[in-house]
Amino acid sequence: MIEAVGLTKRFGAKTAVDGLSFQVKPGHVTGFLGPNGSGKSTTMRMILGLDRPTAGQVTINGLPFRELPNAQRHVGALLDAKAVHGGRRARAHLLSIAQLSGIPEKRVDEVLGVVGLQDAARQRTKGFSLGMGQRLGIATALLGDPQVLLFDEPVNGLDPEGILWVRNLMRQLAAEGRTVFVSSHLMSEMALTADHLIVIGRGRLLSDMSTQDFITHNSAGFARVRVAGNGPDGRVILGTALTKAGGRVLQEPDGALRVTGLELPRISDLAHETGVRLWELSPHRASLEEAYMRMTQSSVEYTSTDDPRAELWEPEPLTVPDWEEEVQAPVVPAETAASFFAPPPPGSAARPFLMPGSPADLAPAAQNSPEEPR
Ligand SMILES: Nc1ncnc2c1ncn2[C@@H]1O[C@H](COP(=O)(O)OP(=O)(O)OP(=O)(O)O)[C@@H](O)[C@H]1O
Repeated sequence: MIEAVGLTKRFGAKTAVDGLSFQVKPGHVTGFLGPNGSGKSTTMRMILGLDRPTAGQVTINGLPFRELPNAQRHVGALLDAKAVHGGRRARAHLLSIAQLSGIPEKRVDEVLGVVGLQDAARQRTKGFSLGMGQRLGIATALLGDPQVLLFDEPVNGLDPEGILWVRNLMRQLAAEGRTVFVSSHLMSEMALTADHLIVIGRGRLLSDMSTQDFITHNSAGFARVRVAGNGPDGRVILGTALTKAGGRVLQEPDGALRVTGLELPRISDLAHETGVRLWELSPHRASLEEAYMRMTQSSVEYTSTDDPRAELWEPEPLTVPDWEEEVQAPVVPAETAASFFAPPPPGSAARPFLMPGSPADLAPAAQNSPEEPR
């Protein structure tokens, strides 16, 4: 297990890591996420004794890295795959590390096989592709058959087959009861690989929970509703009914309705009651990427300035349908139910989805709205 308590690192006036406390438990793949410059590498370097904390501490199985007897046997890490002497052959590189740590030579050939570099064992590493370098870095981490493994961006430069291989390897290592801590910017990959996520922003802990909980807590679920036919009539009738029932309705570029604040069965009932036929009624959960962007948007240190050409490739925004002007905007009560709140999707110029906690709160607004849509 890795345990950080109040872990802090300052470089002059810059606080790279700010009072981080977390545990990375065995038997799981724990993803370590954060925007560029949020302190992931610095945290990993402190775990591995390469940087000394300014305050707080981090231990591996109860001891700081520097106090672990024969650390290579306890902890394996891939921090920088390029940190290899280019003139050395892959096998010689691994052998030198094995000899320093009292690891038998046959283990070198084992790990070369595990990472699929048997045929490149006698090649000099300066001729290695990015992906081969990553594989060699992973082989180095596995050399001591350690219980704790740290990987900083392990799939960087790997092709799809390589990415799948890394995913399976991480999961297998965790299934063997090892502690696997892996940083990545590839959200879709983390969603498939990690059971647990630690998310940081500007050196501080933003979230420490299971991947599933993270998505659920930070996602804005909505229903996509497509009314039969191309005409606006069904859309307007149903949209008005949904709004009166407490739903928040936005229109997608293809004419489908995006509904928040109402459960799917309720939407289906309202469609039935208003005699509107549906071609689609589907639930949507945010992806890990959306959930992550939502959580870290205020912690991003490096953002680009507006590019005047951006509108050329911006997706068409969601729009507020016409009938929304008629059915008055919902009154927001002081306390809203958490599941009814969802910020607008990134890039949307539309008003936020902000629903009352109970459809009953909508009654005064609904009474003022016309019965028939325009
Ligand atoms: N040796 C150093 N001296 C001064 N500042 C540093 C040093 N190392 C890191 N920093 C700063 O600390 C902050 C955190 O850097 P770090 O590399 O840990 O972030 P990161 O989350 O790994 O970023 P990325 O995702 O881009 O790799 C950054 O602002 C960085 O500039």
